[in-house]
Amino acid sequence: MDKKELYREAKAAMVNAYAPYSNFTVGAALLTKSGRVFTGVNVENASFGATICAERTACVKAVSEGHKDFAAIAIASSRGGAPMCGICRQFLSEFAPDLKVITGDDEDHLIVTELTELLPDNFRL
Ligand SMILES: O=c1ccn([C@H]2C[C@H](O)[C@@H](CO)O2)c(=O)[nH]1
Repeated sequence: MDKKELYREAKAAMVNAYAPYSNFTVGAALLTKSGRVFTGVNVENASFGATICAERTACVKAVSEGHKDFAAIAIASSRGGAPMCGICRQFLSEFAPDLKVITGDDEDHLIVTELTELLPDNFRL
């Protein structure tokens, strides 16, 4: 699966985002090293702090089904590219500090970075 395909999966997932408070919908597609894709969306809550981001939704789905080796994540949002919030950077670095992060306004203008660049000094126990 190439970066465009993964981004398309993230974008397609966005339709299920639940974002009545921000109206900012996000879709994520997390690729495992074995080639499986887990998608996720942001799920907001009237108690705003209870909101979960698309990236963590995808990660929690994957880990719950026994997948913890991740190669890449693609992120799409209703405003185009989304750089991934700090909580999600830390959350994903638990499993894949060298994760590739793909985002952009459309599939022909994708930006690929690494989580090590986005979060150079992750917290570990
Ligand atoms: O990386 C991010 C940043 C924000 N959001 C969601 C959370 C909330 O529903 C909305 C506005 O912050 O966007 C994500 O899903 N991923």
